[in-house]
Amino acid sequence: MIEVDGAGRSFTVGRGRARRTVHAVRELSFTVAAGEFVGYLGPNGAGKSTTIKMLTGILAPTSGRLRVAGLDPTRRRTALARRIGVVFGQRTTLWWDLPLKDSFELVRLLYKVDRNDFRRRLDELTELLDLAAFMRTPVRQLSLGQRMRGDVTAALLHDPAVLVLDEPTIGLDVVSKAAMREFLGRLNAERGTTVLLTTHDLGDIEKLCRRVMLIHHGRLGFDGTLEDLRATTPGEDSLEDVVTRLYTASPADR
Ligand SMILES: Nc1ncnc2c1ncn2[C@@H]1O[C@H](COP(=O)(O)OP(=O)(O)OP(=O)(O)O)[C@@H](O)[C@H]1O
Repeated sequence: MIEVDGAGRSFTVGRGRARRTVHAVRELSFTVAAGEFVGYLGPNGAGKSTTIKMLTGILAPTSGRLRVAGLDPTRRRTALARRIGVVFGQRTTLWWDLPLKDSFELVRLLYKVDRNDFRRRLDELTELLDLAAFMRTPVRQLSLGQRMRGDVTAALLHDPAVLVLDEPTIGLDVVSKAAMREFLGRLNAERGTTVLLTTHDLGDIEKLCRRVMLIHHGRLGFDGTLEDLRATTPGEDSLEDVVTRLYTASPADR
């Protein structure tokens, strides 16, 4: 479902003598099969967002190639938009001044979703994510947890095969976080939606991901099961300590 083959992305920053190249992602290769739920971890500045931007067609790679649902994301961005859903937890894709339900209607028009399919899907998501009480509220008046549920709904209205999540539980209280995790787990298990999840919350990873990839300094430092990840630091029970060791290890140790 996702194929990344030697992908890299660099940026030129600064001017004159201060001009230099930042390699945000280097020679990245991995595949994600249909129906997998994969966690994508890495410290701040590791290259996670750059990877997501390449996978969703926002940024073109400067080397290598990517395919998502069989499509080249930068060349087939419109076609890909029908197969993929994306949630950026830190910002909303909803219309700030419109009631939530109007935002969903705009999503329906943009994605050309059949009216009956849309109605069925929205009813289902309204129930699963408990949206009814604030469906007529303008997005700017929603709490963070309500807004996040709205964003997840908007990303799923066209029933995408792949869901890319960038920090979908950031800022949520323990109850909302548990509800969001439960929903995402069911979406993957029952609908078979392929999920790539970027998060700094290791609880999300422990609850949801069988497989974890870890990126550091733009390179893939680990790709394996959660058990394999724990086994990189024998005798250490806490995933936080395991990940801290990997984030702080020098390249020679890894
Ligand atoms: N548009 C850009 N221009 C210049 N440098 C950039 C640009 N976007 C990202 N970078 C650099 O690329 C590197 C990777 O950034 P990226 O945003 O992908 O990291 P991240 O893993 O998502 O970090 P975080 O967890 O903090 O969100 C960083 O050094 C960042 O400064």
